[in-house]
Amino acid sequence: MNALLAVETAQARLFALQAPLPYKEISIFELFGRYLSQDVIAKRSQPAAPLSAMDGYAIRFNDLPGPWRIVGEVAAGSVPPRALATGEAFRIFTGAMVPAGADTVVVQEDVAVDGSTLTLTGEGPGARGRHIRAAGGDFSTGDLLLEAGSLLTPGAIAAAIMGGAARVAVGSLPRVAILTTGDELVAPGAPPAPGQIPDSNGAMLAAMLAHQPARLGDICHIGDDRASMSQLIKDLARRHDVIVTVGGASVGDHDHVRGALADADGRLDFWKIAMRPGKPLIAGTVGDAVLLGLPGNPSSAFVTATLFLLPLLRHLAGARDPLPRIEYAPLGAPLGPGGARRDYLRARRVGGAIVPLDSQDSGQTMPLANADALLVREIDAAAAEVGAPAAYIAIA
Ligand SMILES: Nc1nc2c(c(=O)[nH]1)N[C@H]1C(S)=C(S)[C@@H](COP(=O)(O)OP(=O)(O)OC[C@H]3O[C@@H](n4cnc5c(N)ncnc54)[C@H](O)[C@@H]3O)O[C@H]1N2
Ligand code: MOO
Repeated sequence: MNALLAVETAQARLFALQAPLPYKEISIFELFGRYLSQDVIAKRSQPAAPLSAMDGYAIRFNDLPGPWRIVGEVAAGSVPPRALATGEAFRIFTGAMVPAGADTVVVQEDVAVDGSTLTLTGEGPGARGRHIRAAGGDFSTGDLLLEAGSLLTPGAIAAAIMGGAARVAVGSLPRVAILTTGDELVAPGAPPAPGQIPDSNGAMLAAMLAHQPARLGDICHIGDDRASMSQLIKDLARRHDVIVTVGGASVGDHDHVRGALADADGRLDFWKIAMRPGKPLIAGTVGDAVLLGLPGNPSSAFVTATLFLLPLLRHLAGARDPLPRIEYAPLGAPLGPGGARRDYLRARRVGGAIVPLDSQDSGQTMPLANADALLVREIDAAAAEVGAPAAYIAIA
């Protein structure tokens, strides 16, 4: 029997087919969802000077319990006119620089003002330094803020900008072509003739790419004809970084993807993975493009896209950690023993537990519509009881 590749081995071989794409500097307003090509180092400290965290009065802690003479005012964005001396207070606002000499802020709710006299009426600050954000409390000049290969989330973008970044180098987005194959397919919404079915995989894959670091290129369909498939693959390879085909990956007389890849002067790197669903996955190259041939069954296409296509796109876009995150939850239903391939069971998280769906038929779409996780069942795993920890990948 043809030996099946372990999922991890196949993922490593897939990433080895093409290096991450060249990086470029882009505007900070385009950073979301991109991967950093270089570390982001702080060019400034934040805060650069001690700032007030509240609206109130800057004082010396040793002068408590007051009263104080109000000698000036400082708002966010301005510089205190002078230092503060014993017995003095500065009116101060949230985000404003604390005058030299002051070490504490008393909130305005705790004081009364009569002309220029300030008296304590409430509890007052319990400790020296209260309501002051120390210089460098967020980070200091020279600190490593974000590491190369990390994802630019909204929070990471905020930190990069606060650190003084104006333009940031990120990996380029791979351009992806989706090619559905099969004589039985009709375009979504078109009435199928006897023997035909709607092409659901094309739109499903396009939707899976929507939140990934990728640009969607051509979406096309071709019948089960090796010669025209090979011509189309050649053409797509010139204009895309990744070609993802779906269907025609198996051993039938009408499964032409491997043949078409060879005819397009492509190179097959691997075929067949020890996973269920998804065994007949194909990977290779055509020129500089990577071709990933997903099996046609809807669940097989979904699972292989989750484990191979999306990680490949993240790898090409510069991710340091492109693989899906494995999480754990207790089983909500008992599981029989694992088989000869690793299972990715369509499952749902219910009240903190994870439950495989009743149907695991890879030809069905409803389990995909109902699943929000893929439960990972190792090869030859022992049967497991309710409550046993189970590994899963969140898909929604
Ligand atoms: N003798 C064997 N037969 C099969 C094997 C095997 O090892 N020996 N493997 C099976 C497995 S596992 C899978 S998975 C499928 C994969 O087959 P293909 O990738 O060649 O896919 P097709 O035969 O083209 O299609 C399979 C199934 O999916 C439907 N399909 C295809 N494309 C779409 C689409 N875009 N939208 C919706 N549905 C689609 C297609 O009509 C078929 O029903 O092979 C097994 N066979
Ligand atoms: O391994 Mo194929 O992917 O069911 O169903």
